[in-house]
Amino acid sequence: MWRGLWTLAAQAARGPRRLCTRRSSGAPAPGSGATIFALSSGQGRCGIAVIRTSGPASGHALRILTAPRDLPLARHASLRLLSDPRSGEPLDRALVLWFPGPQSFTGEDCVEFHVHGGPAVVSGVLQALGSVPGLRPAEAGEFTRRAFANGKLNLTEVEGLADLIHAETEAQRRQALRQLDGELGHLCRGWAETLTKALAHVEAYIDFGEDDNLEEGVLEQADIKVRALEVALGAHLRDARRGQRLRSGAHVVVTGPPNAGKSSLVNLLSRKPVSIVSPEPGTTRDVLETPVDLAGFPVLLSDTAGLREGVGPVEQEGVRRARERLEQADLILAMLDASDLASPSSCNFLATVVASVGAQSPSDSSQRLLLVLNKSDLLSPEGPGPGPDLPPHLLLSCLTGEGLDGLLEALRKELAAVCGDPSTDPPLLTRARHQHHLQGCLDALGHYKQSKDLALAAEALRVARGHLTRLTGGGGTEEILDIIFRDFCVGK
Ligand SMILES: Nc1nc2c(ncn2[C@@H]2O[C@H](COP(=O)(O)OP(=O)(O)OP(=O)(O)O)[C@@H](O)[C@H]2O)c(=O)[nH]1
Ligand SMILES: [K+]
Ligand SMILES: [Mg+2]
Repeated sequence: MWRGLWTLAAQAARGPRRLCTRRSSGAPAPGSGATIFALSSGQGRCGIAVIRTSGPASGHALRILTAPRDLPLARHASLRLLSDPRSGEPLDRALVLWFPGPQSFTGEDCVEFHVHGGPAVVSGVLQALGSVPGLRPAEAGEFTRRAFANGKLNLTEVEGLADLIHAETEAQRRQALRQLDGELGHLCRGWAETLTKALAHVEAYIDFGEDDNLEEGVLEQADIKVRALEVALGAHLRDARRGQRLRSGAHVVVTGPPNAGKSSLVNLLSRKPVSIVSPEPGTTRDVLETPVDLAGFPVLLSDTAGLREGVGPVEQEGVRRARERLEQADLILAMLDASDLASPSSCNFLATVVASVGAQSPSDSSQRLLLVLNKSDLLSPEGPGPGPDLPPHLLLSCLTGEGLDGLLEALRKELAAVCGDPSTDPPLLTRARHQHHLQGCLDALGHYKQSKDLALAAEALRVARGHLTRLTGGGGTEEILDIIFRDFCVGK
């Protein structure tokens, strides 16, 4: 019987494996369509600019632009004179690289021209390429789209590549590289294979029933696989927001009573004068938001009005906005003046904001809080510390910079918890799309467990597997592809 079962498993397994040779995206099939070209390095004056082509006429274009006219050795840099095929006018002396398909980024024949980066050279070479029959300028993301169409990258890898191009912080770069390396796709394929096996068990039971000499407990084995998968999916979904924060920035909000030094800290962390600092309490009114790289993590840092009651309408509106922003924070930087802890505003702040966030257990709260006591320079060195009854805190002086290293280290730990740490954590879900498909898969597994009818149970497993397949780009609709490739620039 096992042979029958494994034949079924093998048949079903062919579904997800087809992912690797996907051609269903509507993008041009390999070898067909136009040959595209574009400047792939940045715009503007630079030492070297890279212009590349992809498509069947690449080799022809290389031959008619260069002298000598023979194709260089594949994947070896060769120095060639480039000239305009129409006028014969020399354009540049450049390094050229020939990547015959399928061993190229797009899977098609590709050429790279590494030319001198002056605007006249670049536009001369682009115009010369445009004059070659069969060549046209590439659209945004078209090289990557061809790579996807030719099975060189799956969809999560394409997203990783887009993120890598846009990565601004170290943690974002690490995360994007891991996704480009296929970690998330690999995980999904593993899960899809588990479902394929579970499906094979259920289908075997449907086909052969109890009477046949079917291996005992096939359905139980399917149930065990589904339960294990539910646990794994649940764990990833619980962490889902972390990957999205890593991609688009965690919200860090600085709050505290007036004059604690909130704006001083924001300016210190962002290394630029974002907010006005003054000895006058109530200086900051609006929420001031600035993107910063904090300890390698992308952060949207917000300065807010000092929290106090009984003030004029304008400042009151500032306090309302501050509280509103506080609710959206992933991480709260709660700041007090270390030399003013006994004041009513400090006590009130500790009793309300600090105590209420601190009281939540870390598991049911997505908000975290760091308590910072500023102006440590005003404490007398011999005197007692800031007070025994305070929750855990850090001492800082924005004036002298003392305690800043400790604060940055504490921030790194907190942000790793808020965003996920791409150096150690399992693959993160960086997009709402990932979350949507994993949730869809989990819901379908719920239907599987509830179905009394085996045919419906098998269908639920197919739906669940379909979600995992679509996550890596199998059966992807044009609409989703358009959204993803929109993130790319021309030349990528
Ligand atoms: N001695 C000392 N003074 C500081 C320190 N940090 C800030 N200050 C001073 O404290 C005053 C208030 O600083 P701000 O940064 O404007 O404080 P804030 O919390 O943003 O104030 P509001 O926006 O009015 O709520 C300014 O005069 C700062 O120069 C510090 O570490 N030590
Ligand atoms: K102030
Ligand atoms: Mg301020």
